[in-house]
This record gives sequence, C-alpha cells and structure tokens, in this order.
Amino acid sequence: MKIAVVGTGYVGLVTGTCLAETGNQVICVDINEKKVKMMQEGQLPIYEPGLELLFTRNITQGRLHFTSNLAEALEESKIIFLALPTPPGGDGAADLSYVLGAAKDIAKLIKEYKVIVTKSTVPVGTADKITAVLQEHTDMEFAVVSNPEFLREGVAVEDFMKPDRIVIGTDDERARKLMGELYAPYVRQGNPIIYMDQRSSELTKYAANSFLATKISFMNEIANLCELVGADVDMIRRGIGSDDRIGRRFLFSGIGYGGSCFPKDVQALAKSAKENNYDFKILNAVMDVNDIQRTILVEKVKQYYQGNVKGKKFAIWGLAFKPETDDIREAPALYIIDELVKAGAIISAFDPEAMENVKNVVGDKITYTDNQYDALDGADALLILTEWSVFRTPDFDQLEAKLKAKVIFDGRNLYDIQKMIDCGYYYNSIGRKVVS
Ligand SMILES: NC(=O)C1=CN([C@@H]2O[C@H](COP(=O)(O)OP(=O)(O)OC[C@H]3O[C@@H](n4cnc5c(N)ncnc54)[C@H](O)[C@@H]3O)[C@@H](O)[C@H]2O)C=CC1
Ligand SMILES: O=C(O)[C@H]1O[C@H](OP(=O)(O)OP(=O)(O)OC[C@H]2O[C@@H](n3ccc(=O)[nH]c3=O)[C@H](O)[C@@H]2O)[C@H](O)[C@@H](O)[C@@H]1O
Repeated sequence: MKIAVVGTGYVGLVTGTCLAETGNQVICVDINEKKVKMMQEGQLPIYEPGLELLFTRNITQGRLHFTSNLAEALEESKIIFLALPTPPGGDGAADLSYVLGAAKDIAKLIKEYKVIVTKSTVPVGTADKITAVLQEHTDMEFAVVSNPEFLREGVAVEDFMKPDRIVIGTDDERARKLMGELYAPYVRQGNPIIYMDQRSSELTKYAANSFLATKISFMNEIANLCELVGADVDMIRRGIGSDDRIGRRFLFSGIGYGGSCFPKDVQALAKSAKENNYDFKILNAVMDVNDIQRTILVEKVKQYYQGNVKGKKFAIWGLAFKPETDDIREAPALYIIDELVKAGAIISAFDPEAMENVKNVVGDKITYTDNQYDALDGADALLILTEWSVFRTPDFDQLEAKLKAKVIFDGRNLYDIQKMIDCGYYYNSIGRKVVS
C-alpha cells in the first residue's frame, strides 16, 4: 500500500519505518527541511534502539522516502497519517493548530478518496474538527480515522511491530477495510485490532496514559508513606504486583513521571473534562503528586545538608526522562538541576545519550563529563536520576575513590540496601529505609 506520514518526530519516524518494513511504500513529509535532508542522506535524527537498522534497510530497499513537499507525499498515497505535535496550549488543552493546519493543507491538495488518520494524541472531538476543515476546503471524498499510538520511547520498534492492541476509530466501511489490511501483519494472536467509533478511540488514548500516570503517582504516594512508617516500597510493589488484577508493570516509585506525553496528556484530559463541566478529581491529584515528586530528591539533599547546599558539588548520573532515549522533555532531572543550581550547588553530570540535548537547554550552568566516573571527581554526593543499566552495577571501588564523601541519593532505587550498608554509604532512596 502507498502511505504518507506527515511529521517525522518520534511517532512519525517509527510509524513510517515500521510500515515500510512490512512491504508498504512510505513517504514521510516534514516542514523541517534540514531534518528532511538529513534523512534523505540516510541519517536518523533520533536515538531509538533498533530503529536505525530498519530505517537504513527500508531506505536502501526503496520503500522509505522523505520529502518536504506535501503535494509530492500525497500524490499516490491512499492513507495519510498525521503524526504531528499536540503540545499543551497556554491553558493546558492540547494545541490542535498543527493537526488542523495540516488538514487544511491536505484538503487543498487531494484529488481522490483519501483516508486521513490521526496518530497524534488528540482530544475527543478532533476527528469531527478535522472533518469540518476538510469539508470546507475540498469536494473530494475522504474518511477521517482515529488510530492512537501506544508506543513507548526506548522500545518503540518492538511496541509498533508487536502491539498489545491496535485501536481504529472510524465508521467509514472503506477506511475500516483499508486499515484492517494495513495492520494485518502486526496482529498477533490474542492482541487484536479493536474497532470503535472515533470519539471512543480518541478518549482511549488519554485514558491509557492517564491510568498509567495514576498508577505511578499512587505508588509514589505509597513510597512517601513507606518512609514515614518504616515500610519498603519495593516489597509493597512485589506484594501487590503479583496480583494479576493489579499487574507488575508501572509500579516503580521514583522521581515522578516525565516525558513528552504523560505530563501533557494528563493535563489535557483534565482540561477536556473541565470543558465538559466535569471535575476529574483523580487527575488533579495525580498531577499534584507528580509536581511534588519531581523535586523530592532535592528536599532529601537539602535536609541532609541542613538546608545549605551552597558550594556543594553534586555528581548526577542520568538526565533523560527514562533510559534508552535521548529525550529530555519534562525530564525530572531538569527540575532537580534547576533547584540545586538556584540553591548554589555545583553540578557535574553524565548521561549515555541525552547530554547534547541537555547542553542545548541548560548550557554551562553545569559541567558535563565524558563518562559516569569523571562526574564523581571531588563530589560531595552522587544523585541518580535515570535508571540506565550502566548505573545499575557500577565499579564501587571507583565510586569510593572519586567521591569526596560516601553519600548517594538514588531517585530510582537501583541498589540493594544491605549492600550499601556493607559498603558504609549514606544511601537515601525512594520509599525505603535510609542507611548510613
Ligand atoms: N513521542 C512519543 O513517544 C509518542 C507521541 N505520541 C503523540 O504523537 C504526536 C507526535 O509526537 P512526537 O512524534 O513526539 O512529536 P515531535 O514533536 O517529536 O515531532 C513532530 C514533527 O512534526 C513536524 N511538523 C510540524 N508541523 C508540520 C507540518 N505542518 N507538516 C509536516 N511536519 C510538521 C516537526 O518538524 C517534527 O519533526 C503527539 O501528539 C504525541 O502526543 C503518541 C505516542 C507516543
Ligand atoms: O503517549 C505516549 O507518548 C506514550 O507515553 C508513554 O511512553 P513514554 O513516555 O515513552 O515512557 P514510559 O515508559 O511510559 O515512562 C513515562 C514516565 O513514567 C516514569 N515511570 C514509568 C514506569 C514506572 O513504573 N514508574 C515511573 O516513574 C518513567 O520514568 C518516565 O518518566 C506510554 O507508556 C506509551 O504507551 C505512550 O504511547
């Protein structure tokens, strides 16, 4: 099938590449000409494990193409995916200007029946808005389909190629059939395509992200309570996660959820509820808890130094919002760095992939090192902010030799408490006993 993908961010690139992988002809279009040129030269603009191999293979085998010319992309494509940003507007609601702007541009160019698919996360009613824009600017037949994307950064290829489910929201029979054919190679036994109406499909995406964020905030509150009552959140996680009705995943307490989606989507759903005169109380609490959790490690640090961190030197391991990505959007590390720098601390940081992105935002307010151990030189303490696997089993001899004091604040609960006791560290993690 011939497919156009509009927008080549995370979602567009993964969608385009993975659809080419199953034999489709895919043309990706982006307004960022520099990025398009880079991709035309075979360079992948993001770090995503496993994507480069597929990206290069599909370009080489002539199934994956890039352009900045929308007309060229639409010419022969039956299905047009919109993988455009939907950032929070000033009031927290999703900003639909990219999606509706592209719909208008598309309407002016189409010359035959097209299926326009929203991959972007969009509020309930957006398919109707896209339909209205298209109707205003074209006489051609079209169908608008909601097909939310559930991939996670870091495992995006696996999530796309072997999805838990594929949600398709449409009441257009022709579009339903085409989408079913397109996704047939990705359907595994028991992991179905779920067809529904557009509105339910749009809301399914927000409900999924908000439910996961709720799980995280809930566990972060349990962790905070654990610290007060002398319980261990890791034990609670194991104790409740073994119940199938609760499930083992997304129960890790830490320094709050970040990334380009949970913060914006929880906010957008709360806003959307409010616009419909519904006060979604749980979501407000989920956001409040996350705001506090993001800087909980700063509070722990300040408490340890009796409120004065001026001139203290901290090593930071991990800047990305989670491991296996260079994405720093809404990363808790940025909030923590900001607070510590404001309080007069000196920071030396290392991340395996996200340093360039952080340099662009934080600049020379902190220093960056070539490896995790150089960041420790003369530091008063180590702060662990992202659970990259290289931080899980460090060389403890080097740690001890380079740190000025054996003090660790671990926002991701990476180390065994007993081991830290044996090594003589002051070790403060999340929802567990503080050892010294
Ligand atoms: N990042 C993620 O892991 C996931 C994101 N989503 C949703 O997918 C949507 C896209 O997210 P990302 O891929 O992260 O976005 P992004 O911000 O990384 O990339 C968007 C791309 O669209 C391009 N663009 C903007 N206007 C354009 C136009 N008129 N024509 C062509 N290209 C244009 C930009 O240059 C950029 O390359 C959002 O709604 C997001 O909520 C959904 C699931 C996962
Ligand atoms: O809509 C989206 O963009 C995507 O948002 C999330 O994916 P992603 O943001 O890539 O990352 P997650 O693995 O979900 O992690 C999000 C945040 O939650 C935190 N988290 C996750 C799990 C957990 O147990 N505890 C926890 O604090 C992570 O550290 C991270 O900051 C969802 O998991 C995807 O299904 C969805 O498609």
